[in-house]
Amino acid sequence: MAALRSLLPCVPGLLRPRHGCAALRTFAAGAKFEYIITEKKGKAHNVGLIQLNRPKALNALCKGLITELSQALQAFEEDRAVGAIVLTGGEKVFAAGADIKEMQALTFQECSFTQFLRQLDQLSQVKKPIIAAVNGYAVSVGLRRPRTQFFTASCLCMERGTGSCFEKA
Ligand SMILES: C=CC(=O)SCCNC(=O)CCNC(=O)[C@H](O)C(C)(C)COP(=O)(O)OP(=O)(O)OC[C@H]1O[C@@H](n2cnc3c(N)ncnc32)[C@H](O)[C@@H]1OP(=O)(O)O
Repeated sequence: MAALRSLLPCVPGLLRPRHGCAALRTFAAGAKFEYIITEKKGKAHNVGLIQLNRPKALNALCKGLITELSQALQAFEEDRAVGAIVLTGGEKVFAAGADIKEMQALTFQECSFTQFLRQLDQLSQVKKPIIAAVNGYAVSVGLRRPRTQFFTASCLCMERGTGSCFEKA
């Protein structure tokens, strides 16, 4: 945890949602992102940081966010300078689960067997260690992701909910 805190020296500031997400974020490898922010952290720039950045929708996992997350993971996986990846959300919420507004137009088959949520499985294919730094709500699919990580750290004290679906750090 101490090592994680040194990577995230001012966690509240770091995790504060950055508004104006219409402005596309530039990724080191050149890709442009709308729903996530990526940076290389650490003295040797060897830690890939991915922050979910869709604060108005509580980081709900829409198709665009999932695609960008997948691209960023792939880029850090291929970047030989990167030894580990930290995945985080905002101060109030890590992720409110799948985007239920997007899902309502889809059939069960479309949700399950198309790229909609499948791309998320890429997280478990990444060979580099992924550390999930979780604050606030982590709901359903947004909760299952940290559970697949190499290591999950909550930067605030963790209060576990009673339901299987909701967990709030
Ligand atoms: C594949 C399986 C799954 O993942 S199913 C699980 C899907 N997730 C959910 O069902 C959670 C739904 N969200 C909530 O229950 C609540 O938002 C909350 C408890 C996580 C937080 O409540 P709070 O009162 O603090 O916020 P709001 O409800 O006002 O939400 C703010 C804003 O975010 C939008 N939003 C929240 N969750 C989602 C979501 N999962 N998908 C799409 N959008 C979401 C919500 O609609 C509000 O936006 P607005 O434009 O004001 O409607």
